[in-house]
Amino acid sequence: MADHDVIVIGAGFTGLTAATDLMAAGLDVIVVEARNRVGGRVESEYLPNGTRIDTGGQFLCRDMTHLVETAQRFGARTVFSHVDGEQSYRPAIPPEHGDAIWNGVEQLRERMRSIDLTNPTFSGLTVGQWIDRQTDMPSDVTGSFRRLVKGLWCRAPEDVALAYLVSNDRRITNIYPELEMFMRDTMHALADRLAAGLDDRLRLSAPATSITIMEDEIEVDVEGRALTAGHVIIAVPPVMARRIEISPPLPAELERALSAWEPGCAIKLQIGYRTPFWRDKGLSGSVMWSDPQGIYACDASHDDYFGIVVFLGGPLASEWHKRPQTELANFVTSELSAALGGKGHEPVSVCIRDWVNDAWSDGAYSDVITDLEATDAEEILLKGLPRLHFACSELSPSFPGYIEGAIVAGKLAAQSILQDRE
Ligand SMILES: Cc1cc2nc3c(=O)[nH]c(=O)nc-3n(C[C@H](O)[C@H](O)[C@H](O)COP(=O)(O)OP(=O)(O)OC[C@H]3O[C@@H](n4cnc5c(N)ncnc54)[C@H](O)[C@@H]3O)c2cc1C
Repeated sequence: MADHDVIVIGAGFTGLTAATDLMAAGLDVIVVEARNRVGGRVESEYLPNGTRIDTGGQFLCRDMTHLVETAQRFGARTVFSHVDGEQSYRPAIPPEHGDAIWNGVEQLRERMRSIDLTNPTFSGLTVGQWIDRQTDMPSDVTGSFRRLVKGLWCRAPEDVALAYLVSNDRRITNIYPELEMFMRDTMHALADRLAAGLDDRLRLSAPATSITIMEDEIEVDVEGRALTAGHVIIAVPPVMARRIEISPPLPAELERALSAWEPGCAIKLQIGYRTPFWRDKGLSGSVMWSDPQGIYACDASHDDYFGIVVFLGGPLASEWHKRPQTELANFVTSELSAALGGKGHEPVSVCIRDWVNDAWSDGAYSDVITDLEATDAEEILLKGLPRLHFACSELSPSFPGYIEGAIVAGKLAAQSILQDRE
């Protein structure tokens, strides 16, 4: 007889949601989390003045209905991002020119989303190779599309499988801007509230190192201690799932599906200022860079905190990962100074969170498929094995790579177990 009905490995939004739903259905659930906190790729830090800021996943929009519902359930207050004012560009270009490029990028993105993946012309291509073929598009549009891939999927287009990106992007269906809102008390506080409902069913600092599949139950080794359950949900990203030793070895197609992924590379900075000085000049605080590629900034102020959040993604993040953070802080604040005005280099706080090679996610914002042949990797992982389930934001049918996707993935994993037990 197994110790528990379900063991959930990982207390990110996927694992927390799955465990919450399974416990609500009356199952005996245990969640084991490697870090000493919940939230996974959603985490926070306190600034010296006591302001809590998100150093991982932060933003949401009204289209992300499961996340909005979760926030409402816990009474979490959302704040609309400040967007009034002019967009800034680095190097500087007239706003009309920037708008024209952006419209071209949207057209190209739509063209990519509508690719017929059964057409052999597109098989085995990287996103970079596909972009090279769009010779009818102006070079500043194709260049900016590359920049978008680096910034959003956090890898060079030359690494990313086209079939993956087409399928992934079709599931990102927001009408409202994806940075529309954030949580006043941080997204991480919402993860904490979700975790509070698990009570003593949550074990922190408890990494799962191996899994043994037996006839009627599955054993999970958590730092030398064996736990058993009827079902196990591996609620960690694919790159981390492949670090857990599984015996007997997974069927070859599952091994292959797990090794199709590589982590994204991202660094997030939160730069706090005494005043939102950019607004005095009619600027929104949003900055788009065409050089270097893979950096973006926006206003994330609320109440009496005035701050710009800066995202570095893809090769630029890998490059800065190797350099001292003081240099990165100087680079970013002098860029903000050039884009938004003189006071950009006079921050009152600088918080840098480097997710490259992170111990328990290996990267961010999401793993991406780089194996050009692995067109069915997600389907195979979602099928899993009897009683062994793979679930994470990456595998979500909606908003993969986002917190919304994690919640949906967690709900689906819980549903699949409940159906199985009927
Ligand atoms: C800097 C950054 C900015 C982002 N911005 C946004 C945003 O604004 N909006 C948005 O929607 N999304 C954003 N994202 C993405 C979003 O945070 C993720 O998609 C989502 O949180 C993933 O949730 P998950 O539960 O699937 O995975 P994770 O959050 O990675 O959770 C997996 C958990 O498993 C644990 N774990 C790993 N291995 C083991 C093991 N062997 N044993 C036990 N536990 C283990 C990990 O510690 C982790 O807690 C951002 C991410 C980052 C890092």
